[in-house]
Amino acid sequence: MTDELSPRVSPNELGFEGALRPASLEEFVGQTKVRGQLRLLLDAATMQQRTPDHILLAGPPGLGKTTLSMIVATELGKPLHQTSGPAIQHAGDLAAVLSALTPGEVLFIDEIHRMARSAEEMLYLAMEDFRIDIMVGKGAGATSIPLELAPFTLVGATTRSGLLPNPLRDRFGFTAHLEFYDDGELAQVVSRAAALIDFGIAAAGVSEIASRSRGTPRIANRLLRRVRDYSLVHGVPGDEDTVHRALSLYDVDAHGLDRLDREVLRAVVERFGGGPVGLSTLAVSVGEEAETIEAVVEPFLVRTGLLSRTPRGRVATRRGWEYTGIPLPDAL
Ligand SMILES: Nc1ncnc2c1ncn2[C@@H]1O[C@H](COP(=O)(O)OP(=O)(O)OP(=O)(O)O)[C@@H](O)[C@H]1O
Repeated sequence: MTDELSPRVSPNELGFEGALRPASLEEFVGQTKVRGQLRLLLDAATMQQRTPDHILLAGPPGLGKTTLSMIVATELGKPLHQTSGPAIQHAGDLAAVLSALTPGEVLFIDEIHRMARSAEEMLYLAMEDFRIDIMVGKGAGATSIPLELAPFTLVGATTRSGLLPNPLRDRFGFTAHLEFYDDGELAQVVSRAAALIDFGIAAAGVSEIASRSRGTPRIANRLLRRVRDYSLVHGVPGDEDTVHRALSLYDVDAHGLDRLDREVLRAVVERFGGGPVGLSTLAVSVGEEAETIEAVVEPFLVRTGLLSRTPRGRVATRRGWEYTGIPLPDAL
């Protein structure tokens, strides 16, 4: 997949992303329902002087989960401790994090579905009773020592909420499902970011970036950066023409599809007669990892109505055929 259109963050853009993060719920664009629900949750907790319920943020990468966790901490006026599922490979890793929390602190665990099983069990007790049992010794002489924790709010983020075990999911008082953004919302994201990086861009250019950003603020901000670079290097204004030129350099087409999206769609149509075709066969035929196809390419193609998922495999829709320009067989 072209780096430009990957919804995942690359290490060298962390500073840029940090600078563009909205700092309050009011500044956070879109997700109106989730924002309203979070506002109520946080205000009620503040009025009752208690920690809010634990919060689970579910949704594809780049839609604002990390940003929302930071906003929760800021709104509560408490520090934020950030970690991630892959960093918690043993119960001891989690015990070290939990025992260091101060009262009211917000603990953000990104990719919480990737945490070790042994740690998950420790987390159940911690979430429910603000307590953990630490095992000391081994075999017959092993004993468990209870440890009281400071009350905290857990914010878990996951791109795969279906992979979370039920006992863990049930312990979150509130689950927010983040949705892809529409073009109008993405245009707001782009305008806001352009003002922050002091880049003058015409309204038509803003809309053009928005419509190619696959419903994802992270991609919108990244495309904006590419356009800003192009404008700077070539000494041209941030108008629609500059946006076209900059984005065609990165192989992003007018629908926001990149090389890999197009290859996947063409493979389904050309090599498998429109499908159905299984995920792993499709991945091999385009030389890409099945996980990337499933997590990144497919959701976008399905959302734009070019591909559909059926129990027997992936199938190109009528629009998908039309997009490739290959004539649709009469039978379809
Ligand atoms: N609603 C929004 N309004 C304005 N900017 C946003 C919004 N959501 C996300 N962004 C911007 O998009 C970028 C990515 O957001 P963030 O890191 O919060 O995504 P994420 O869902 O946590 O991604 P991942 O799952 O990869 O960690 C950030 O720079 C953030 O400023």
